[in-house]
Amino acid sequence: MTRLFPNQKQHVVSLSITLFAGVLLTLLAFIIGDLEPMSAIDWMDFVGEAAATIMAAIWFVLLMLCRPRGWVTILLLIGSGTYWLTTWLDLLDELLAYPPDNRLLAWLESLPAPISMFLLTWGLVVWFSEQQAVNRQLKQREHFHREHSLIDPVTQLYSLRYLLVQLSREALLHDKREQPLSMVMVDIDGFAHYNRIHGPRQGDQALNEVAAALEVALRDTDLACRYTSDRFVVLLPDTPPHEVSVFSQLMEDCCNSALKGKLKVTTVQLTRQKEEPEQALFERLNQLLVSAKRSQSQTEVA
Ligand SMILES: Nc1nc2c(ncn2[C@@H]2O[C@H](COP(=O)(O)OP(=O)(O)OP(=O)(O)O)[C@@H](O)[C@H]2O)c(=O)[nH]1
Repeated sequence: MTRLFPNQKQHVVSLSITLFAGVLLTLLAFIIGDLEPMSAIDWMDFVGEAAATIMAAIWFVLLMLCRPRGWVTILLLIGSGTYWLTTWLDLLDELLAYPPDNRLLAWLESLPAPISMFLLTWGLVVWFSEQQAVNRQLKQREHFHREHSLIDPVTQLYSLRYLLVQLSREALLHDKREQPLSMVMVDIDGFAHYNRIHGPRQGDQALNEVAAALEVALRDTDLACRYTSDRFVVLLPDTPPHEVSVFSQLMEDCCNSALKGKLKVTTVQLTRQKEEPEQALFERLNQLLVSAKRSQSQTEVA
């Protein structure tokens, strides 16, 4: 069940409680009531009640699937879960005859219904205002990204400008909390030549293939940016040197397989030293790249 609702222990608990309550109420209904003879069942009513029960169950499951944890979700789940239980009792009422002097099940059928409706309505109203706040934030963020050209128009990766903002934030964390901060630089070899032979459109396509491959190789916490023309930088927070070399190799492999042999990339990586200025990081990466390319061409010549 945790696979269906990943990281949503709250949802699994709600579902278990509701099913448990459903089983208890069913047992109670069968203890108190007697099965109606087939001829006494109003089948039209039965089908109507069964459809209502199935729909209420679907609402309950959909709410669990689309809502994150939180008190609004609890409100919605209690509301829809209780509503489902009342529709279930309504359905059982079509099949069972209760003694006229026993009013317990009649109360259980009718009393929780308005309460569940009230909770559902309350939850939906708060969900609506919550969604409006999220929409406002998304709109602002989108506007900010457009206005400040934080997205590279060719690859749709973040631009150098955004990288600089994030880098200074991560550098602060690195200095304060001593979390290792690493970076990988990815450069396409012979891109100018490829561009000249195949034209800028094919060049753009290669850039996009590298960008897509980087996004595949990234973890949630990493950030890939287009640094300059055919050069990309990936920021890897909380990543020590031995891990960054593994990620760097993974990125290189992903990019090379995305480029399908028409081009190749070179990757270099570093881990920031405490209080190392941002400018120095880029200088170090660029120097590492120059050395890597030089030793590559020496190996090729040899
Ligand atoms: N198609 C395309 N080409 C671009 C873009 N931006 C820059 N370029 C070209 O990318 C090329 C980059 O050249 P270099 O930096 O010499 O790259 P290189 O040939 O791979 O050389 P090394 O990096 O030393 O291996 C130049 O020809 C630029 O005109 C772009 O957005 N699209």
